[in-house]
Amino acid sequence: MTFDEARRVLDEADLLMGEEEIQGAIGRMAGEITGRLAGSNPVVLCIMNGGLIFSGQLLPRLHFPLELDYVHATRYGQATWGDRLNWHRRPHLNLVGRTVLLLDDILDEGITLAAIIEYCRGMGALEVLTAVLVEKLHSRKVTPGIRADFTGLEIGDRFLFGYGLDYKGYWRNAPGIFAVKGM
Ligand SMILES: O=P(O)(O)OC[C@H]1O[C@H](OP(=O)(O)OP(=O)(O)O)[C@H](O)[C@@H]1O
Ligand SMILES: Nc1nc2[nH]cnc2c(=O)[nH]1
Repeated sequence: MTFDEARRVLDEADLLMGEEEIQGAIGRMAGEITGRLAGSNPVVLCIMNGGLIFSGQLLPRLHFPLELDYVHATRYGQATWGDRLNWHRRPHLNLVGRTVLLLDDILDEGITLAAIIEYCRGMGALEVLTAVLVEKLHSRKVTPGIRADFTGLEIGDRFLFGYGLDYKGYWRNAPGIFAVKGM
């Protein structure tokens, strides 16, 4: 995709959630996560790349001790479809006996979170909780009814970008959650 095409994608996109709604959702999630995890000495794992912006805005609102690490696992790469999880970086912190909180931008089919939850359990985590900024509403979940423990926003079944979500590698920095025209 060229630079000019990237500009056009944003110009033509539909803004589905603006900054005010997103900030409200992150604030509410911070309260819910604090209520559940403040005393649990958790390991928080940011799922790169998409989880970066959500994590960066959520973490300063969690006013309790935690350790932070990240994993890098991708399904989609720069494409808009993918069916396998490729691991680029596994957590370095020891997860044995720990409460783990996974942070990601979106739960779509749930394949990414399901695989990372399974990995963390396999590494000895005591419990694994999940927080996503967006849950996409449709009936193609890897496990019917799979939900994150903490969800910011529910959005319909379109291809989204902004706030960590990319369109062909661009616009993770878009200041809202947008849907690509026609997708
Ligand atoms: O629920 P799923 O259908 O598994 O999709 C959700 C995953 O897809 C995106 O990651 P992607 O693989 O595109 O990598 P990225 O985070 O680097 O964009 C997103 O960040 C989630 O991790
Ligand atoms: N950028 C982006 N990544 C995704 N991964 C799973 N669903 C989506 C989506 O709608 N947009």
